[in-house]
Amino acid sequence: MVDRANKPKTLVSTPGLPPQAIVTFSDDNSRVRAELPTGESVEVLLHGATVISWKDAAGDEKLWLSEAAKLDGSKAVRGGIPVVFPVFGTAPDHEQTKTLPQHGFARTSRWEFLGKSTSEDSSSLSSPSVKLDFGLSSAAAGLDPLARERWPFAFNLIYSVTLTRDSLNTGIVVTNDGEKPFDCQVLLHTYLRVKDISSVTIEGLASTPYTDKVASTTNQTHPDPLTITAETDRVYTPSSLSAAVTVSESGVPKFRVTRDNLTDVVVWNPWTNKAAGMADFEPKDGFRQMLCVEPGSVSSWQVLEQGDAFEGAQTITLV
Ligand SMILES: O=P(O)(O)OC[C@H]1O[C@H](O)[C@H](O)[C@@H](O)[C@@H]1O
Repeated sequence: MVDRANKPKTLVSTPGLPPQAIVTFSDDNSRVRAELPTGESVEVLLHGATVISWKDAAGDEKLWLSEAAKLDGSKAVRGGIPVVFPVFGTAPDHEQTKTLPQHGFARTSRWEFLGKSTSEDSSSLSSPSVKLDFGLSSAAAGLDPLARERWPFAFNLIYSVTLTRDSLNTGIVVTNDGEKPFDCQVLLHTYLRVKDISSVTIEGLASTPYTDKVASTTNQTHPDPLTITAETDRVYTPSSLSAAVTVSESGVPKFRVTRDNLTDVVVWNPWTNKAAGMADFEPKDGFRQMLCVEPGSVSSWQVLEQGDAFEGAQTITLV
């Protein structure tokens, strides 16, 4: 636990030991940044535990963040990796979550920074890593008041963000800490940054059934890699977790997304009209530089009884 009142600005730096990741808080305590000795970095806003930046050693940003994204806690962040919990979209027919706002309350709550771990032995110097842990529970001061009012369950969330030289892993553990069982959905709403959406192909989803939220159709498939040429909003339900999703640009693989226990993959691009309609989406043609590939557990509900836990994660590897 970090004592914010007396916190040192730099949390990790031990003289005499091999160089390790440096973890710092912003001056206003709104965000945590970790940088590997090799230069890669990640930045996480406590609001939503939203990853808002992931850069390689050359300083190239891998995530898309809207220039008009609200980072002051007044709304969910448009870009980066918002955490969706306990409902994906809205669920008017689902008794427990029907009054919750779109995508739930995890992305609009202030999480607590629980601490970091780094690879410290010299054998790991060639593959340094840093893990940042964040927590949110039903008892937390930072919980969105809407949650307490509309979702009266005792829960605990731990969200871990792990940076290595060539990957970012984000994983969540949901625990039911109360007597009442609850249903939940989880999704990691990742906005990948691309140079030009017209040169992007997405492999790994061919022949995979999907629900098309734009066309309002279910159980569709396509035979070839996916390209994005219009508004796209699909929930794919791959039969196997081992199917990686690879995002290529001009035929060159750029990101490989693998999933741990997250059975579904949402692909979203708002395109011209939807982007124009979102006040926090800037620049308006920014949809050409982004693609959301969102691993989740959203096509059904995880039912957690007292003491049960659900764990899910994604790894995005630079290829
Ligand atoms: O605008 P938001 O609440 O952040 O949602 C952004 C998008 O999230 C997901 O990708 C959904 O599938 C979309 O239907 C939704 O439009």
